[in-house]
Amino acid sequence: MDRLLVLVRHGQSEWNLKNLFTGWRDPGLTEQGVAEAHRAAAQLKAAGLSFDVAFTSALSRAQRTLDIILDDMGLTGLPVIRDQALNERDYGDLTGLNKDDARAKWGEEQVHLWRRSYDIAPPGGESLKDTVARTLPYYVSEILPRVLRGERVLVAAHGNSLRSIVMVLERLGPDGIVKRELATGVPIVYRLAADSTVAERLDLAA
Ligand SMILES: O=C(O)[C@@H](CO)OP(=O)(O)O
Repeated sequence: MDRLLVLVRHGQSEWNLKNLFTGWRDPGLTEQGVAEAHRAAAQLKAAGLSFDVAFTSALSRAQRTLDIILDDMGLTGLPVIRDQALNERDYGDLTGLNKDDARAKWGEEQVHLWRRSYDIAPPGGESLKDTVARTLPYYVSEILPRVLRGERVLVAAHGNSLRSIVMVLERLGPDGIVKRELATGVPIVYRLAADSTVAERLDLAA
């Protein structure tokens, strides 16, 4: 039995390129983002992988990344489950602001705390802990059972929603997970053991 789980962060978005806090806003992929999605598909194919079901968020940058990957892999008919539980962390009042402008206004340290502390939420938004509180139950109830049944599962989502899942898979604590950066469009491949722990992790080259 395979128990394959692949996580991929969407390709570069228009707002990643403009260095804006994005959260639940819905910009599209840049040309580079599209290219990253094609490259992810090529890497997955080269690794000999295929899928039975895919999950994504309610945001178009993740959905488009998934569509490109499935198209390129010849998997267009694959069942796709979209859920806002997998959305990016809500950046609240920071949404749409330039990250450098925010540093100039509130200081490097405060902005770093909002972006990369575990439990300090940006004003009006979600901390990583808050994001974990909605993403992890979804992983446990909807995604994991399929993996354990032997379905090969692909998840295309966001930096912070995927961090929530990586935290559990890689047994990282609050300090470890905030240091784990996920590159856009680079698949992380896990094979799970029957007890849902990671038996093997394979990083496809960036
Ligand atoms: O702006 C965002 O929504 C996220 C991901 O791009 O940013 P950060 O890496 O600062 O959490």
